[in-house]
Amino acid sequence: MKTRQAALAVLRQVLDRHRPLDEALGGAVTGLEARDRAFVHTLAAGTLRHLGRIDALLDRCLSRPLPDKARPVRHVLRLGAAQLLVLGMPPHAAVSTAVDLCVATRQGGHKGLVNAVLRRLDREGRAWWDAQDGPRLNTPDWLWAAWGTAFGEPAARAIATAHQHPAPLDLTPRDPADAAMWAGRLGAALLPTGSLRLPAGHAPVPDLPGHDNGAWWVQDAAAALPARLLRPGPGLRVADLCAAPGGKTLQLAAAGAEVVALDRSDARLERLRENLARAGLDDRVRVVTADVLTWPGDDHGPFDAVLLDAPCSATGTLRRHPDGLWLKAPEAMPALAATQRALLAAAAARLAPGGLLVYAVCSLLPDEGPAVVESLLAARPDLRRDPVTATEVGGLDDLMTPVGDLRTLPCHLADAGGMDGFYAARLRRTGSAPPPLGR
Ligand SMILES: C[S@@+](CC[C@H](N)C(=O)[O-])C[C@H]1O[C@@H](n2cnc3c(N)ncnc32)[C@H](O)[C@@H]1O
Repeated sequence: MKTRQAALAVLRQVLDRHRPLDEALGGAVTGLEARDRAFVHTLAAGTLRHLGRIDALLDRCLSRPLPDKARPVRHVLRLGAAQLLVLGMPPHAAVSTAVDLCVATRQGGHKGLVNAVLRRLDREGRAWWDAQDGPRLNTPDWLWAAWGTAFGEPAARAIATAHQHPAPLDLTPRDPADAAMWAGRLGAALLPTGSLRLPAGHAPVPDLPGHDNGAWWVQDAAAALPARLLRPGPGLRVADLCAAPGGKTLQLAAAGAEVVALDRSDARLERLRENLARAGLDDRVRVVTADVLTWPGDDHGPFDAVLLDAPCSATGTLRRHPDGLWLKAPEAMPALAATQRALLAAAAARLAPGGLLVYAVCSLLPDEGPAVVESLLAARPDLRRDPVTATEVGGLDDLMTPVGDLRTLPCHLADAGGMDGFYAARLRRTGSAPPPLGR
């Protein structure tokens, strides 16, 4: 019962108060044992991942909508339906805990309704479920339309289909030459892009061999690609702007680069420092707490290479964060894109003549990707696109756009479990630019 109460608290936080799932979970599972915490996560995330389908079934069962003050009852029904149809739990457990939850949340007047709806879903719901267009129902209209326009209807459907399953866990080896050895030790698959993919049911990350000395770190296969596009190597002076929690900083430092890792969030930089220390890479990285837009610079610039992994809608990571399906709003996108354009202009101003700039976002929306890059190219004639080649990303032609940008989709590498949606463009500065800021 405690776990269902916690899952209900999470749903209320996410759907009624618009708090991110991870934050809501943090508060709700305090005091629960690890196994129960994992169950609450699975149940809450599964409910949010399939919310469109679940709501369509509930609407079919309810003769009239529940009043607004009975909102918790709808959440109770959603959790009950998810236990039956997403997690495949036995009906007696799903129904009786839902009825108890109703009483516990002072909605006892609705327990007959909850009992009747869930019993009906137990009898008839599976056939209805199987007949549904799950990917479409679980995708808000604005995202479906945006992906259709950007990538075409079949790709929009493939993206939404990939979102029906949680993402696998990927690791980036500190030394790419050791990838095959770590794949063997961890029982992981070695992806063509060089990432290690753990099998389902793997041990908790801190218990895996290699964790304590930073021989690898958790990073999605797609997220591991942008830093490589800078061709980091010994002595390359790189500014990693928007660096925390540091997956890309670790890659750059592991390749031998001298990195300035800058972020405005001290709390997130603390995680970056811990990650660097565990991997023994802290001596190659100078950590700076600052805002990219107001950073006065220091004697480390201008840089041979600049990475801007900009804050974005994170619509490329919906497999990991299904709450984003319902929390992201199209109205927020123009302001986000304006921030990205300002950040990219500031990042470009740190680049030395001849240097490489990589702009990356884990977004599936072109307004945050190619549109931002085109606006910089229009303003800075001394910057040119330096097309990425498929050989740089494991020989996967599908990941390249016609102009040579990187564009990964959750449906890429589908047979191996997919990858996050990322966009990255590489630009090179010619020698004819005005001097960068701070010189
Ligand atoms: C997508 S995350 C970066 C992930 C990171 N590169 C990695 O690989 O682990 C974006 C980061 O941008 C930072 N950020 C957002 N706006 C910023 C600004 N104006 N100046 C500096 N950092 C900023 C956020 O604190 C956040 O850590």
